[in-house]
Amino acid sequence: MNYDALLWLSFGGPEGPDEVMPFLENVTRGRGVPRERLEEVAEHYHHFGGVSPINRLNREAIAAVEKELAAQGIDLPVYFGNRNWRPMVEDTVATMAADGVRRALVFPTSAYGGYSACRQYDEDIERARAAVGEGAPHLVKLRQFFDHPLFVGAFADALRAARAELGADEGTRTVFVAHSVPVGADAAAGPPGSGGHRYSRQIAEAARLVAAEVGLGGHDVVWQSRSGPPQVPWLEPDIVDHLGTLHAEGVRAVAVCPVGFVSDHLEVIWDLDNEAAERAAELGMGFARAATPNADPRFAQLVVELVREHTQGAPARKLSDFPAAGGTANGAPCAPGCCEPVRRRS
Ligand SMILES: CC1=C(CCC(=O)O)c2cc3nc(cc4[nH]c(cc5[nH]c(cc1n2)c(C)c5CCC(=O)O)c(CCC(=O)O)c4C)C(CCC(=O)O)=C3C
Ligand SMILES: [Fe+2]
Repeated sequence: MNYDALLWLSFGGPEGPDEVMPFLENVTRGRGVPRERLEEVAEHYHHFGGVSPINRLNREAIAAVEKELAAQGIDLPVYFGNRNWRPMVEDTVATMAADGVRRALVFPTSAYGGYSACRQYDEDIERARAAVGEGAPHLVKLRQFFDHPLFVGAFADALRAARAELGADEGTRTVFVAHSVPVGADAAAGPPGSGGHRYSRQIAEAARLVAAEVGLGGHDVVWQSRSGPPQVPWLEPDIVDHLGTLHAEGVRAVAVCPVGFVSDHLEVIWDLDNEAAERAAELGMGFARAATPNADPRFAQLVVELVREHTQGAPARKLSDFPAAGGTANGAPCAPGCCEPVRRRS
């Protein structure tokens, strides 16, 4: 099948102090996140002048993908749209339609399944097409890539570098970390009848694949950036609490690998490089954080390879037994009820 364009679909982030609160209100609309949590998170953004690096990182990655497409002789313009902040995906898809784009592939900047990591990007696609209405392009999302050898390879090299920084020995523990989600959302992740927990199981699998490539004897998987009201359970343990546990076990240094993310956006540079690093320092533990793949040349190669699965029938390279999921048209779920959002009380 032929495509006219590639849509780079991401989360979005503020690019100035006045944009922080409106952005946070977009993210949390109807999601039952308490006001105090929003104010606390706003402070994290203000710590960096109200600018999240995420839009810049996406633009850099898009430039690398454009170069890689050209190098491989693939003529596909790349458009950029976000769920929560400008450029908003609704506006981008309208521009695409005006430019005459009829069929486009969509790269979501998340490697995993689950409501927040996959299905919510389907909702974005559906909403953007509905906003454009008649003449909206046909949009086909690329599949989940947490088990792709180029994704695993980029994290493996980054983790090796972080461990080398620590002069890693038997006193060093490697800790993989991903964004926490509500326990109920994780239980509902995956197609109905598949046993659920697709998000946390894929995170554990990606961690296992990276650890195996680095040749680690053991590792932990923990969570970060818990949100929501306190009475709702989220995946645990939190990275900051886990550092205390490791310290009590006699661990002297920690190499942290943020395997749940593709770029060093705000939740990485605040929750890990600030909060977790500070806790490690308090405990007198060494701390090093592996880079995310955004700037690695393999990331652009990965995106182009996923594109070629659709345009040239390239084989779907993957290192796990999980089904290749998430690649659906016009925001359809993988299966009826797949990764259904958990009903929230208003
Ligand atoms: C699984 C997952 C990913 C990974 C998959 C992916 O990458 O898509 C992710 C990524 C991101 N999350 C981000 C930022 C935020 N997430 C929030 C809130 C939430 N995240 C959730 C989950 C995830 N989030 C959930 C279940 C909530 C609760 C509200 C809800 O049910 O939706 C909030 C609200 C404030 C708060 O933290 O409470 C903010 C500001 C940014 C941008 C950072 C920047 O600006 O650089 C990125 C890339
Ligand atoms: Fe988030």
